[in-house]
Amino acid sequence: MISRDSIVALSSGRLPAGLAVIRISGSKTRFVVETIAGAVKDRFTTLRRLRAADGSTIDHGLVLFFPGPGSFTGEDVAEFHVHGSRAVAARMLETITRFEGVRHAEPGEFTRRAFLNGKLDLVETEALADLVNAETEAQRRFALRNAEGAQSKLYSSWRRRLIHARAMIEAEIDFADEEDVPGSVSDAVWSDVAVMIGEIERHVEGFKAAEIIRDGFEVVILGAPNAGKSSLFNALAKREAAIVTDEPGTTRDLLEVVMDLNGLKVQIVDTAGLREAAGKVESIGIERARAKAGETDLILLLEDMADPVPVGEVSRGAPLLRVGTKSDIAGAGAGGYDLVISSRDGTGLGALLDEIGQRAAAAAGDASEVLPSRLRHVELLKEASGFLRAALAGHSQELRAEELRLAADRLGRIIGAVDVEDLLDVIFSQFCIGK
Ligand SMILES: Nc1nc2c(ncn2[C@@H]2O[C@H](COP(=O)(O)OP(=O)(O)OP(=O)(O)O)[C@@H](O)[C@H]2O)c(=O)[nH]1
Ligand SMILES: [K+]
Ligand SMILES: [Mg+2]
Repeated sequence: MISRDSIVALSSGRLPAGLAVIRISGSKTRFVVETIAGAVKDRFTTLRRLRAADGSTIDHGLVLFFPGPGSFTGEDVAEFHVHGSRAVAARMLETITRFEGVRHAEPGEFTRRAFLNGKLDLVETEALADLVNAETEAQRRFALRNAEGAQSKLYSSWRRRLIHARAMIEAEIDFADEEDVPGSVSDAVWSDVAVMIGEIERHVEGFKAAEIIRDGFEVVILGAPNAGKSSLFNALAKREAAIVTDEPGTTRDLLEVVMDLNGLKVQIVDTAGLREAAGKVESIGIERARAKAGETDLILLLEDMADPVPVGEVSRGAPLLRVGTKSDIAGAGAGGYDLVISSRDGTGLGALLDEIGQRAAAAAGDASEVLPSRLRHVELLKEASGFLRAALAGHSQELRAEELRLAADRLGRIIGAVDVEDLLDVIFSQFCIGK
């Protein structure tokens, strides 16, 4: 249920700042605006003196009024843009919450009202949260596309196809003697269901790319002690993030820095040097390094070209780049490396970053593709395709129709719009049964 209260909150960030935006939503909004700022024209910005309850001036600021339902929440919404001090924001909030029926908003409550009023579906709500949290260009583009409805459109179109398919099958079962019902439509229906299974399962595979965009592309630096791992790590981080000494076994824990590479989030992980005879702490570090390497997106296997030490097998499937280090003292001519670098004089670091950037971009996939953005979506999509597979394999038309219903229900759950009326609408609109 939507609470009848009007809600108010500081919608902009940490204060002090240039401006603070105070947003209010609900039936009291117009009264609050008119009392504090005087009457304003809908959807126009107006500069006004803003009055406290005692008539004194709180601040001068911009006022915007959006009448519902054509607003973000679907209710009357207003914004006050005031000077961004803690004192001004506090006095505004205090003044507004003094109105009867107006209270501070709960976290996410504006968006919740937008969802409950049908302004956004569940996937769009999630995408909006992603957009607010986006740090990289790829995250921004991905979230924006879904906030604009790309994912929702896809799921809705699959769901419509299934509702249609089920209506066809049900019609065959229930009204087979009616002349307006096309006979033997089921072949077309089942071949479309087979196509849709392929589409859904391909889409689910795209979750890996979505995870790269959302959570980042991970690169683990591995190699023997003193191979120059931490020196490279620091060079990429552009700061002394890891301790570097000439002592083998300096790094023990996993260390991580996050970078933005051509608009993609990339995590670089430094690890303990791999060797057999090591102390207790170092052995644990080496175990962690190996475990990390087992589940990463790219391994950089470093080797000191001046003093190569074999480390044995390190990759269990993750792509691997062989990187020769310390080219400043090893000189040219060393072979068998994908890339040669010197963290000391910077040789090869640009090429290495290019290579990582290209691999990250390839893993994040084609920017125009619609991808599932949550594990929740993937789980429901897998359930849906499971029901569709069962429907294809089934014998009884009744049970097969039920599997179609379950699959459509799962798609409806993703967008948060399960509605039984749909089915009847489709049946009666397509076949003139009531004639
Ligand atoms: N000449 C030269 N020396 C380097 C270079 N990179 C690292 N070193 C030196 O090699 C030694 C080991 O460097 P680290 O970066 O600590 O090596 P590591 O692989 O992290 O070592 P562990 O953490 O002990 O496994 C230090 O003395 C560095 O100064 C390089 O590009 N050129
Ligand atoms: K070292
Ligand atoms: Mg190190």
